[in-house]
Amino acid sequence: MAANPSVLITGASTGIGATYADRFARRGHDLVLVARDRRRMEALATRLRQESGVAVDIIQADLTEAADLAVVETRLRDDTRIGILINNAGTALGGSFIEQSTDDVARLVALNTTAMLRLASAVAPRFVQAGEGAIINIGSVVGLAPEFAMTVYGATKAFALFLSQGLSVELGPKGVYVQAVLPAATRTEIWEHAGADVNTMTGVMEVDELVDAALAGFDRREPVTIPPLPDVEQWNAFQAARQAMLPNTGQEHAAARYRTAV
Ligand SMILES: NC(=O)C1=CN([C@@H]2O[C@H](COP(=O)(O)OP(=O)(O)OC[C@H]3O[C@@H](n4cnc5c(N)ncnc54)[C@H](OP(=O)(O)O)[C@@H]3O)[C@@H](O)[C@H]2O)C=CC1
Ligand SMILES: CC(=O)[C@H](N)C(=O)O
Repeated sequence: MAANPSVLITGASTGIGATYADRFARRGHDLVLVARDRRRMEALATRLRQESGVAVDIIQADLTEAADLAVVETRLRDDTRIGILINNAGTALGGSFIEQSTDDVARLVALNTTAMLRLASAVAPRFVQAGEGAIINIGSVVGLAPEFAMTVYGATKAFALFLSQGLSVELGPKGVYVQAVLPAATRTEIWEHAGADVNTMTGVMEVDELVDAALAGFDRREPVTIPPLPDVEQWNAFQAARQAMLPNTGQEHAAARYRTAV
């Protein structure tokens, strides 16, 4: 990768995305910020230009809208200065599955998965061609835990993890680094969108600490970074159990417990 490639960050107007913007600007990377709220991105861009001297472009886009998404895809395909994509834009929904409207869950899926997928798909061929580049996908520990009963949100985050791991397998040998970041509860505005008061919750990480930890994982080229998990061996054991099961799945016959007498 060029020493300081430009970084395109979705969901960069606030929260985790704005903090990534701050950190990559301090590292001397030019930025492309993507979100809906132009005013907030302008304020962030002005500060980062002054403090870090980097160039900051803004794309105002609603990533649930095909036409807006296409603009970002085109930028990723054509702008060879962009060497890092951070797929961070995402939101959450309050309520149980039957309380959430079909339109709302479809919009959630469009933002948290389809936008992530389309942007990765737009940039990956160029990165592979160059033999370098990085994609950071923001998942969530919720994607590991159906028990949390945030079913659709969690399903989108399971998608983010699987997509990242699959892309690591496919693109890693071609020089492209893919990182899944799995935060747990972090103090941002997402909780207001999910109808929860973050100030009443315990175990909430501050956003600066979350992003700095995620970047430590990025610098180590970890495929999966779970900033709040104290013992990485728990994650390693989880992956080892999955991999141990796989060779047993290619069988000509159904398992004995499913064989019925005819
Ligand atoms: N905070 C937490 O506890 C956790 C967060 N995460 C994940 O981290 C990521 C960032 O979340 P966080 O910073 O907390 O949330 P925030 O709500 O603080 O920020 C979300 C960002 O996404 C942007 N965004 C929302 N909708 C759209 C849209 N339709 N099109 C384009 N941009 C959009 C918002 O900007 P704008 O409104 O201007 O469009 C904003 O910049 C998400 O993927 C989230 O799921 C994962 C685990 C825990
Ligand atoms: C709203 C949430 O559940 C949060 N973003 C998370 O992923 O933990």
